[in-house]
Amino acid sequence: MDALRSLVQPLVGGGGGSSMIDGMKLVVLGGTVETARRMASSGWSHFINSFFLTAHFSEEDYPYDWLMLWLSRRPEWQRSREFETTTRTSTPGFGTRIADNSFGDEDEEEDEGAPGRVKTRVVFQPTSNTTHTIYYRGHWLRVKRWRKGDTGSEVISVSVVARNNSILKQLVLQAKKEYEAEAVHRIQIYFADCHGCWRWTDSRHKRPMSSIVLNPGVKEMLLADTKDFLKSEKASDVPSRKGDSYTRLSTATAFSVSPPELVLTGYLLYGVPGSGKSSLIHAIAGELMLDIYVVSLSSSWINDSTLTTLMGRVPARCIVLLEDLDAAFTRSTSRDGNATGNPEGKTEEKTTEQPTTTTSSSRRTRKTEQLSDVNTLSLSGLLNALDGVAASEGRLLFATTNHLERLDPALSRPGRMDVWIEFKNASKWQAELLFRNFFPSTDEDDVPIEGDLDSIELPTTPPSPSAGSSSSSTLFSSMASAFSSVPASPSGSASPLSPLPSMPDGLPMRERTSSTAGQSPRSGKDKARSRTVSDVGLQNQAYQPPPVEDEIMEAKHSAKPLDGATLAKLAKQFADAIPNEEFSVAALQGYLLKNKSRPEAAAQEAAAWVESERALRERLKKEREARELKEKLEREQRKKELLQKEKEAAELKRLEEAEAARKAAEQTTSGPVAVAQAIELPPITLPVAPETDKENTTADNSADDDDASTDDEDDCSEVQQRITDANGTTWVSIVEGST
Ligand SMILES: Nc1ncnc2c1ncn2[C@@H]1O[C@H](COP(=O)(O)OP(=O)(O)OP(=O)(O)O)[C@@H](O)[C@H]1O
Repeated sequence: MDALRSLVQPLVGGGGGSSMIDGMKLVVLGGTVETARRMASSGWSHFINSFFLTAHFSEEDYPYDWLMLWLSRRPEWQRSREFETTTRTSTPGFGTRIADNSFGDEDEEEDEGAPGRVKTRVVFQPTSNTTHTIYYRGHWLRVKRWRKGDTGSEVISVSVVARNNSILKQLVLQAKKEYEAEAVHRIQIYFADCHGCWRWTDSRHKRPMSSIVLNPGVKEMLLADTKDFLKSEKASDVPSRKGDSYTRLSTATAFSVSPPELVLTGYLLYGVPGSGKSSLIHAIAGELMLDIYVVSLSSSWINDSTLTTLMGRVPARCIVLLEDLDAAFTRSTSRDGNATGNPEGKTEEKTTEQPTTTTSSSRRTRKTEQLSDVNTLSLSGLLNALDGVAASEGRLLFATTNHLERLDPALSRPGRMDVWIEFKNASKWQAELLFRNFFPSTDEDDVPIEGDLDSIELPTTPPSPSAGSSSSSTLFSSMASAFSSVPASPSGSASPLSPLPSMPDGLPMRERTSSTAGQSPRSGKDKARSRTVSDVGLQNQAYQPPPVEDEIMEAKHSAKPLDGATLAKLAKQFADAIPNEEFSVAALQGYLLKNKSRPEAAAQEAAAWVESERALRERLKKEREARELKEKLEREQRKKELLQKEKEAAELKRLEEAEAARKAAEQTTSGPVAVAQAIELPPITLPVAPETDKENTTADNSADDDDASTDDEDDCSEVQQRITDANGTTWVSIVEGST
C-alpha cells in the first residue's frame, strides 16, 4: 500500500500542490489508463481474431437460405434466450419449412367451418446481433446474424478457429445438401413486387400430378413436353445467346405424329376459373423440381420497365407464370369481367368519349393521365419481356387467362405462346375421377374407371396450316376438356379437332403458325436474384397456389375407406348426377369437401346439390341484373343532371358576358345605339302610337317632340323605318346610320 502511495504521490502531487493541478493530473492519469486498456483490448481481439476465419453470407444469395435452415435445426440456435417472432420472413425455407423452432396451429382442432383456411406458422428466431457458439465437427463456430447498415440486408457471419477454410466449406456444403433434401418435397413461390424484384412468398408441398383431374392425355402431353424441353436445354449448348435459336421436340411427338422441330417456350392455359390451371402448373413445377416466379399482369404497378427488369432477374431453370394475361392491356386491377381486355381500350376511351365541356374534359384527361402513370404496359413491352424469357436457360413460360378472346394475336407467335390448352368446366368423366381421388379406398391399386375412355379424344397435332409445311406447325389447342365430343383417332394421327375459337383477327388459333427461322431470342440476362422486404408486391396476389389440397388429403383420413367396388359405384352415381361441363372442378371439390366424411351422402345428394346450385345461380343472376339495371338508371339520371347543369352554367355564362359587354359599352358611350353597337344586338324595334294618336299627342307635346327630333338628328345617325302591322300599329325600326 505504501509502495502504491509512493508511486502515485509524485503524480498527484504532495500535500503542498494546488487542488487544480491535482485534478488535472488525475484526468491525465485516467486518460492514460483508459487508452492503455483500449489498446490492450483491441490488440487482444486482433490477436484472437487472427486465429479466426470468418465467412459472411448475405441474404441476397442462396447460401444464406441454406445456412438459415441449417441453423434452425441446431439446438444451440434454438436455445437462444432472446427471440424475434415472425410469421413471414423474406428468407425462403426458413420458417416455412418444418423448422424445429417453428410452430403452427396444426395441433389445434380443425375448424370445420373453414376447410380452406391457411395455417399460419410462427417462427422463433434469435434476435440479430447476438453471437451464438455452435459446435460443429470438432470446431466451435461463432455465428452472428446482423444487418448491413447501407443496404439493410441481413448477413450471417460464421467465424471459426482453424488453419484453413475447409471446415467452412464443409459447413456450406452440408447446409446446401440439407436444404436441397428438403426442397425435394417442396416448391418455392416468388412473387414480383413493384420494385421489379422477386419476393419469396411461400414454400409449398409438391402437388402430385395424379391429384389433377383432367381428361386423359393432357397432363401427360404437357409433362412430356416440358421434360423434353428441359432435357434439350441440358443436352444442347444452352442456346441462350442472342441470335441462337433452339429446338425441341414438339408436343406433337407425344402423339406420334411427324415431329417437327420447333422453337417452343410458352404454354397458355385458358378457360373458366377453378378448372385447374394454377393447380396443373403447381404440379408440373413439383414434378420437374422447379420454383415458380409469378407476375400478375392485373397488378396496377406493372409496366414495361418493371416487367423487363423482372424478366431479367428470373433465374435459370424455373417456371415463369404470367397470371391474367388478358389484363395486361386493360388497365384493370381486377380479375372479374370488368376489364375490357381491349388492347386499344385506351384509345377507345379517348376517342369515343367526346368531352362536352371544358370541366368534364379536363377531369377525364386527368383521370386518364393518372391511369397512364399507374399502368403503362404496352404490347411491345410484354412481347419483349416474353422474348426475354424465351431466350433462356431452362425457363418455362406459362400464362393463364380466363378470357382468351381478349388476347392480342401477337402473343401467339412462335417462341411465345406455342401450346394452348383450354380448361372447361368439369366433364362427367372428371367428376367421377375427382370423386374417386377424393375418398380413400381400401384397395391399394387403382380400380379402372368404368366407362369408355375411347370416347375421349386425345390431343393431336393440328393439320399443317400452310400446305405441305409440316415442320412449320407450332401451335395447337389441345382441348383439355372438349375431347369427348370428337371421335377418337386410334393412331393418334391428325383427326378432326373441335372448332377452335377465333382470334381477334378472325384466324382460328391453330392457323397461327410460323416457322422458327428468324427467332432471335434476347440474350439471357444475369441471374441476379433479389428479394426486397416490401409488402407492396404481395398486395396483388392473384395467383393462389391451391390451398385446398391439404384439406383434401386430410379429408381422406376423415372418411372411412371404401372398398374399390363401392367407391366406383358411388363415383358413378355422383358423376351421373353432375351435368356435363356446368360446374367447375373447384365447385365440385367444394361440395365434396363439405361431405368429406360422408361419401354415400355425397353421391346421393349430388342431384339435390345441383338443383340448389342452379337455384342459387338463378337468384344471383337476377339480383345482379337488377343491380345492373339500377346502376344503369342511376348513371343515366346522373348524366342527365350533369348535362342540365352544364347547360344552365353555359347559359348563365353567356348572360354574364352579355351583361359585362353592355356595361362596358355604357361606360364608353351613351345611348341605346351605342349599346346595341357594343353588344351587337339586332336593331331595336320600338312600337309607336298610331298616326291618329300621334296627331293628338303632337299638339300637346309638339315642343318636346321638336326638341327630341332635333336631339335625335343632332346626336344619332340612325335611320328610322316605319312599319305598320295588320292591327294598324306602327313600329319604328331604328337602324344604325352611316353619317
Ligand atoms: N382439374 C382439376 N383437378 C384437380 N383439382 C382441381 C382441378 N380444377 C380445380 N381444382 C381445384 O380447385 C381449386 C382451384 O383450382 P385452380 O386455382 O387450379 O383453378 P384455376 O383454373 O387456376 O382458377 P383461376 O382461373 O381462377 O385461377 C384448387 O383447390 C384445385 O385443387
